[in-house]
Amino acid sequence: MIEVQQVTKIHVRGQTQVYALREVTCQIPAGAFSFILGPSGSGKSTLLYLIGCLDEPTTGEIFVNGQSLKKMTATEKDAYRRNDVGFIFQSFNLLANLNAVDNVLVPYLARGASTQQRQEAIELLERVGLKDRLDHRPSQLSGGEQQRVAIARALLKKPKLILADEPTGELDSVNSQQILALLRNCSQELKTTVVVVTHEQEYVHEDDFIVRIRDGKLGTPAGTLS
Ligand SMILES: Nc1ncnc2c1ncn2[C@@H]1O[C@H](COP(=O)(O)OP(=O)(O)OP(=O)(O)O)[C@@H](O)[C@H]1O
Repeated sequence: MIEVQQVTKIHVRGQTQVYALREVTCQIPAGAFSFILGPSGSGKSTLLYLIGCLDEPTTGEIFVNGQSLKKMTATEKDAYRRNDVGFIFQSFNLLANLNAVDNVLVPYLARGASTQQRQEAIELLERVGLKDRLDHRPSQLSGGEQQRVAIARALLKKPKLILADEPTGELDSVNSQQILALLRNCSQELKTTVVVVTHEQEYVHEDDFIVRIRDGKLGTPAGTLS
């Protein structure tokens, strides 16, 4: 369960203060496949980054599975980001000179990935439909395939939470639907909470959990369409 309590975030740029979020309070149930939905500039990514502990609220507090992110020590925050959260970004963030398997293993390569981790990486790539692309580098993969590699990379650490910032932003609608179906699947089969930031309402299914943000404020109460 993610609980956002009275969160305000002010970005300071020089003399200017930008209110990205204003007293946002909402809950996202554990295991939900959820969207943070809203127009450009409404504060969606800001909220996602706060949940991922990549940034801190100006005021307010966020709890993930009962644990206050605000009260974590720097070491606990590092561990949370490293072990508990899988991040997926619009631009895939793959390394150009590594093949798909090594890109999935990136977080472990510096210390040397174990045979088991390599095997798991291959199984994950098979799971996301890239059985025949294991040896391909990013330039040899389509955008949708690159995002699948990024999803496999996020899944390798078996995160409790997957945070995806506009994961379909660079994909056509067919690939976008496929990537979201894959993430929905992960949430159902692996019982992972998945939070996807998007401004594309068309991708929302009836049972998805939605948090609507507009001008930094919560829109209609968070919940499903059904
Ligand atoms: N680091 C920053 N410094 C200053 N202002 C920022 C910063 N990050 C975001 N903002 C501002 O905060 C507001 C919310 O930005 P945010 O990126 O959260 O919106 P968004 O809904 O994700 O937008 P988009 O869909 O276009 O990515 C915007 O007005 C943006 O310009």
